[in-house]
Amino acid sequence: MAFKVFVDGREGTTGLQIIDYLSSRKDVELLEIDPDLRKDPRERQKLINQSDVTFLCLPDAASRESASLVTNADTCIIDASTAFRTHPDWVYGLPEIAPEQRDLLKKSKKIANPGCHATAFVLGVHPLIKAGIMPPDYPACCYSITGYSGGGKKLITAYEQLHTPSLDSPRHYALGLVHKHLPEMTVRTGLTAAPVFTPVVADFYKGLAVTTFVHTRLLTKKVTPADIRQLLARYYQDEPFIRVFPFDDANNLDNGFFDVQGCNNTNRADIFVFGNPEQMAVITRIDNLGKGASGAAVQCMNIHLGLDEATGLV
Ligand SMILES: NC(=O)C1=CN([C@@H]2O[C@H](COP(=O)(O)OP(=O)(O)OC[C@H]3O[C@@H](n4cnc5c(N)ncnc54)[C@H](OP(=O)(O)O)[C@@H]3O)[C@@H](O)[C@H]2O)C=CC1
Ligand SMILES: CC(=O)N[C@@H](CCC(=O)OP(=O)(O)O)C(=O)O
Repeated sequence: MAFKVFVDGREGTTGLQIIDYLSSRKDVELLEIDPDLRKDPRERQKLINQSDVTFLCLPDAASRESASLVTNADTCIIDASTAFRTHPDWVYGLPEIAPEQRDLLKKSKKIANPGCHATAFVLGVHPLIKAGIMPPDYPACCYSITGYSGGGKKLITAYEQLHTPSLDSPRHYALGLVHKHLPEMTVRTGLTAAPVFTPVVADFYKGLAVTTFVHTRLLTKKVTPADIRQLLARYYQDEPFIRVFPFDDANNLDNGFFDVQGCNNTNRADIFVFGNPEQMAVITRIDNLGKGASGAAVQCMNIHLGLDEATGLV
């Protein structure tokens, strides 16, 4: 028998991509909402409570509203918004973060899907803190380069239809240094203070890479960038969606240039370490709509339902 799945927000960027992942699966039955009623709380409530799994692909306020409509104790909510990512009652949807995470995702009916920048930052940094090599009070500094689909329908329209000349070049944003992913970037790595972080959006549809800079003299042990690469490779050695590349891997650069779009159309996260004995850059690359949003949400659904977690994903 197929699992009943409802996508609340199916006309949005994340929702459409989840539908794309699921529509050809035989083990999933997609519950359809009347397009004229897709924002009607009563209709959404009916479908949410008929489902085994509901994905919320909505702005934060609408996600909170949908989460409050659940009356069926067997319905699992997987929320793509920022609303619950550091909430103690919700399980963070990053299975690779800890050995016990998959078990928690299996048991919980409330799963908070990570943010795209946060996914890349956390994957690169949390193993270093966990290993005691990066102290929790490390003054972390990072930036992200992202495609414009990360900003949803509004930003896609701005780039693809309005496109003023300033959109030709990459654009820094969140310059108040209070980006909405900072709480999860702090809590989910174990840092005691938020990293300094600015994202940069540029004129390409999707693909994202977060670079974190590390001074080796501020670490707790004398380690080289190659040691850090080794630690990350060991940490993720059994992970189906994470690849850690050799230290200073020029083979995966194009004449020295990094390809931010190298994970597009996959649910993969690729981790690289570059640098010299004094300083290093840890770079994690994802598809912001794959491991950064919809792919990760489907991976969590698979785990929750006890299926092979790679079902329908590459
Ligand atoms: N894009 C990305 O890379 C990522 C997005 N996310 C998060 O996922 C969520 C969805 O983002 P995204 O898909 O990009 O956003 P979009 O703006 O592309 O889509 C949001 C959808 O929600 C619909 N909507 C808004 N309010 C309601 C409501 N009250 N009831 C029902 N539907 C409603 C919108 O309707 P309408 O079509 O009429 O505008 C739209 O279709 C957000 O919380 C975002 O932060 C998370 C990770 C990455
Ligand atoms: C380019 C762009 O605007 N990207 C979004 C992040 C997309 C994402 O991860 O989504 P959440 O909104 O769910 O956190 C931003 O930086 O706010």
